[in-house]
Amino acid sequence: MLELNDIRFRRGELEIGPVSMELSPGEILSICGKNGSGKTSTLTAISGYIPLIGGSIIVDGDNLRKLKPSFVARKISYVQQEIPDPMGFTVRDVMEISGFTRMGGDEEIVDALKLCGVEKFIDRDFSTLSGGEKRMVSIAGGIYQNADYIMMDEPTSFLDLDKISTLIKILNSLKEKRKGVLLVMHDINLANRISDSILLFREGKVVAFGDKEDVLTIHNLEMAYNAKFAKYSSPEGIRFYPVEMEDFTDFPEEAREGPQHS
Ligand SMILES: Nc1ncnc2c1ncn2[C@@H]1O[C@H](COP(=O)(O)OP(=O)(O)OP(=O)(O)O)[C@@H](O)[C@H]1O
Repeated sequence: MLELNDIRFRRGELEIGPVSMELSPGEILSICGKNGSGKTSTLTAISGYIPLIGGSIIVDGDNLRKLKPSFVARKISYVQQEIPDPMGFTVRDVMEISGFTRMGGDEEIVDALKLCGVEKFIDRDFSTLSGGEKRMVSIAGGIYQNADYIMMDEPTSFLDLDKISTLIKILNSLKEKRKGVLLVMHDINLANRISDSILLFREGKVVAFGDKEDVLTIHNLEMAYNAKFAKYSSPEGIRFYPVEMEDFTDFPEEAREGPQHS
């Protein structure tokens, strides 16, 4: 299990925390909240680049800060939002660098690229790929690293709608392999669809953490985003959206729940 126990840290002007959460093997947890609320910084703090001013990060019983970097790389991989763009490296080179702690074979590199639908680029110069192709190769690199827990910051950025279903397939395959998956997600409806649990931030503070059904409520979303929210039942399940009172009356009475129109 990956546990954050009341961690606190500073990012520029913002003091983030105390943040507590637990991520089990085979679970998908999404961090949601407004821009600048501390989502990416939390992943960066877990990865060790921001010093903690309080609390602890425990991975499978060990204090993460006391583990050797090569061991940490076997425990946690991190697919960052900003995709590094090394010049003169092929996709295969990028994959080998991602998995440097494990020395897997070429077959495993190809398997990870295939899962992400980008195996045909294996010998291409990474810097010549499109944003979405780079994103998929970065995710493949995180998978190839074969850590027990994988963190992905906004994995859907740069992706077309059809690639979102590839991403869902990838996440399901990670669940089947009993990996713990920690995501930063802007789209709360997609987070609701793909996650087991949610950590919801507002200005560096936790609004709610737990099973998605308990966290994704109109009350919590209004607290986190400082906006009116409504929810309605769609064929894909419950969907939430920020709403102006005028918009809200367009929805049929029985499908809506949220601010009452007087
Ligand atoms: N390297 C940095 N130095 C100083 N301040 C930073 C740094 N990185 C982030 N911040 C600040 O820390 C706060 C939290 O940023 P963070 O990137 O964690 O937010 P976020 O919730 O991931 O936002 P977004 O949804 O926009 O990606 C913001 O106010 C941001 O300006």
